[in-house]
Amino acid sequence: MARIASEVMRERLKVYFIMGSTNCKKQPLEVLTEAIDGGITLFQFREKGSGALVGEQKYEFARQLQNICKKRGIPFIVNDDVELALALDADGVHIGQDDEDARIVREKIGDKILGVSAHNLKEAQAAIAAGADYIGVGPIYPTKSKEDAKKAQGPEIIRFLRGQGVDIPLVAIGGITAENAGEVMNAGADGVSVISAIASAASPFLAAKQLVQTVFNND
Ligand SMILES: Cc1ncc(COP(=O)(O)OP(=O)(O)O)c(N)n1
Ligand SMILES: Cc1ncsc1CCOP(=O)(O)O
Ligand SMILES: [Mg+2]
Repeated sequence: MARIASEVMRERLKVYFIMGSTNCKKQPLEVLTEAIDGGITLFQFREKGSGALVGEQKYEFARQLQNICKKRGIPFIVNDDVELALALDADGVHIGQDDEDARIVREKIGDKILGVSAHNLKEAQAAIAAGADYIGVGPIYPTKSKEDAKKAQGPEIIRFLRGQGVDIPLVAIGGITAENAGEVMNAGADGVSVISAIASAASPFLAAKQLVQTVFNND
């Protein structure tokens, strides 16, 4: 297996849904199925926060979500937990600045997809040097889905990074909805990454579909 080509990565990042059991209003397997029906292009399993599953229960839940993704051809990325990603033979891992070092994670996961969070130019350049396949930049807008989120920087951070020559696949995250996704794409993002816009929606199917329409019509 070779590393993912950056043009393929860019397509996959378009509507990147992130979810764990604590984010969902409905049954999580149903939420993921609806989101896929609505057209999401990538999925990240992020099981954290108060009440999150651990151990065997976390593994079993992840496996069920992964099976849904596999059947529908949606790559399955694991947040933070590199050992879980390896145990499941997931498609990739997403890590942040407070997680395991990106260079070490790259060594551990071989050619699997590696996503790294960046909040500024220095972190973005370090992520690229460490072998990231994409960077996640945010929060762009205020978010209630991450307890320790940094201050929102607005779409300007994306425009700034692009202006500085950062051309790696880049996904924006934090407070993104169908209403503001257009301005995030216009700032230079390859895609948008969301938790609550889909996981907390009365209809995850319709919420995903709206995001998909906005992002793809912006091309
Ligand atoms: C696509 C994407 N971008 C950023 C993050 C945030 O990662 P991190 O900073 O490690 O925070 P946690 O998600 O682990 O709380 C992400 N998960 N996905
Ligand atoms: C994981 C993460 N990293 C930065 S903001 C955020 C939470 C995004 O969730 P939401 O889409 O509900 O704002
Ligand atoms: Mg993390």
